Amino acid sequence: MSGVARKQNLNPKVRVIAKIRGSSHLDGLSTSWISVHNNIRDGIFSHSLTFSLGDQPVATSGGGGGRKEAYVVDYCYEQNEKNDLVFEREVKPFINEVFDGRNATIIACGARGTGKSYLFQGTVDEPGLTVLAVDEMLRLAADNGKSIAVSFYEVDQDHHVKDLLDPNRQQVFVLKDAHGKTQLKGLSQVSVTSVSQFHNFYGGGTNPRKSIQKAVTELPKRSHKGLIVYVSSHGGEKLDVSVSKLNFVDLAGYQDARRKSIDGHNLVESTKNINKSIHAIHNVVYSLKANETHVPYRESKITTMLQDSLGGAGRILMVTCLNPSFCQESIYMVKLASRSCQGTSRAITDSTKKSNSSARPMVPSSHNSRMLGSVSTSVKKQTVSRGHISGKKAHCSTSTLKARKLFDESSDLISQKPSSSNNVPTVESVMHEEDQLTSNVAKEASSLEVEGVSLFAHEDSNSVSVDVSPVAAVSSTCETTILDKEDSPVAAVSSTCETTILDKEVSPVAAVSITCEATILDKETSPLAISSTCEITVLDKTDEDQNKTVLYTGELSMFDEGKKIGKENNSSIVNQGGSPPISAQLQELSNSLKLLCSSTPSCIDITPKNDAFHNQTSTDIGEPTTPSSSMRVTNREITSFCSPWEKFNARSTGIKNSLVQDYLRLLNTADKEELRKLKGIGEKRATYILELREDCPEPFKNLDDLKDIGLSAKQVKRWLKKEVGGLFD
Ligand SMILES: Nc1ncnc2c1ncn2[C@@H]1O[C@H](COP(=O)(O)OP(=O)(O)OP(=O)(O)O)[C@@H](O)[C@H]1O
Repeated sequence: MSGVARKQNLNPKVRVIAKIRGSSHLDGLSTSWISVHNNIRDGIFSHSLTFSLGDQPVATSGGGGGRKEAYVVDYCYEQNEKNDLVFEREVKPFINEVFDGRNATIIACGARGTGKSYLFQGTVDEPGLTVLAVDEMLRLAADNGKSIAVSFYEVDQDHHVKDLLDPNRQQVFVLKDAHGKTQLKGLSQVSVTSVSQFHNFYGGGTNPRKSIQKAVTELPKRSHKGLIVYVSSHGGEKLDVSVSKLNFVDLAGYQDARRKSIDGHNLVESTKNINKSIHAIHNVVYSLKANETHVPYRESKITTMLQDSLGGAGRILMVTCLNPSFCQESIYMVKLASRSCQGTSRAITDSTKKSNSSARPMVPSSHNSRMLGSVSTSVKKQTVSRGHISGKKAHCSTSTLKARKLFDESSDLISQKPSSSNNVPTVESVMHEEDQLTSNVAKEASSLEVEGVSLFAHEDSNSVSVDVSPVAAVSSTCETTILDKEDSPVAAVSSTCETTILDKEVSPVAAVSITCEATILDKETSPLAISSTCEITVLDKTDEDQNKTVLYTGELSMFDEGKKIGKENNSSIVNQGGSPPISAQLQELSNSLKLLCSSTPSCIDITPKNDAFHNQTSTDIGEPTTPSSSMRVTNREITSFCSPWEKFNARSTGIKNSLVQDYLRLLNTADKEELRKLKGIGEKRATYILELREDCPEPFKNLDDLKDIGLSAKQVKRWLKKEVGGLFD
């Protein structure tokens, strides 16, 4: 296997492995989509995983484009390898360490239904790792005069910890004692003297299996489950001195946050919280494996709880469970595992090339998320087919990004949305810039995210003037969502920025359009909602910069849904970080919009109406006193500037996009009969599409996803073109 990049100073106490879920003879699922290869490099053995469908490699990342990427883990157990083998090889050595006084932690992670619980709990015929471990520990305890006790807890999507052994004692508190040691206040410990007794706790009354099934049927409630097995040198009932612990953590299944459950529930919020903690635990494992000085334990409740066991001399085994049939989320989990395993953010490829998207940290530094309740960012799509991006854009690359907090929703989305196969290096500068902008938005979140909008607008208004001609087509979207439940008066902030640059050779009109959107909702039942939108469109009919036309629109809305806005101006609106009141932030927004107009190149024509907009929204916005139930300041200019040709061109682009969306929707929802009516889709492919949809209800999010079924975006575009042509026949 070429191109295996492994750091030599990796921490050997952290082990990252994969396990492909076994299957009953009933489901008969085969793992032919995952290939496992042996690597030996510098005397270190590892496995690398590649994914393919038939003879088609599955595009696994933004820069992949059909290139086969291999993901390295320390070991991968295949479908037919049973729990007892994993126990003997991986867990037993840990038990000896625990009896020597060290802590150890075994974490099972993976997409939903990948066998995490089966691995830990097993069945009567095939006991799981926990049962085998307790059995072995009881034996050793008897030999060594030690005693065993257990705790069993769950951490739910709202970060509440519950004691599963004592349902009456509801909440467990995670505290630090004077020595900085983690205390789980309210968590019961129960002495265990036999495996059957353990079964009573773990598989009996408060049957975790039942709770897991309950969680599945009662979506969207999901949780992580943890078992702590204590080895104590004190016998009897009083087990107050725990010598050492063996932790088993069965993480909730990773799931694409954009999915809807079968019953139509929107899973975004609950799933995001769960996913966030899954990312947090990978961040911790990554940091420990890479011997980093700072380990971000405090990024989630579960990592805070486990800090004592994960840090110091503690041993860690992370098992990534994989689906035996195609599952996009499993690929994503392998990527995370591989990064944690290698202690580097780089993915490797068969061709020794590094993937653009994987070779860079994807998410801004972790302090943002500490500042806020939750931050998620995503770079949705970027395509550059020719040319370069201006120096203004390039200067942003690499600058503020650090290799911390590698795993977050953004990397998730990148993995789910492979970009064009013909990426050129400049894509990265766009992505970096998007990240940086997003990062800036996040950093400034406590001082209200409207700033992010103005920031974005400034950056792009600068680069617009130089970018028009050499660029064939750039389209980028960045999304920021900031949710803060505790520390800030702002409940939800979401901002969207979009940039589209089209080359004049593709169409006679070069067009740049930038859209920024920010929405801020107040914490308590949204008594105040502010939304702002600004749009910039540059149309270039000729090569001459002078002939560019800029259309600029800004929109700012405040809605008061019943409560007195005056209340929003008092100190309660200032968060702990000391962010300015909304009025000041609105003023900042309006100033920014004004600045945006005034910084627009002189060749750009701004209509008097925009000035009117300034007059209404600029610095004279005072404290937002007694607005009407809807105060709205709007300025829209686009249509008056468009020539008939420009209008026609814009309209046809819109039609093309919506046709593509309809086509993807059809693939995501149609039944077999309907699918077969589509060109290129026969019985086999239709069946396969339905199978994909079982694993992931919306497998096709953009045309690049068609690679998964062996179709190319080009092919489909050609068919759609024919369809449209046919409408005029
Ligand atoms: N090795 C195996 N052999 C046979 N069946 C298995 C095996 N592993 C898992 N299964 C079956 O696959 C299904 C899903 O397994 P399990 O509930 O353990 O997944 P999970 O990853 O814990 O799911 P979730 O994320 O939803 O909690 C179950 O029906 C289980 O019995």
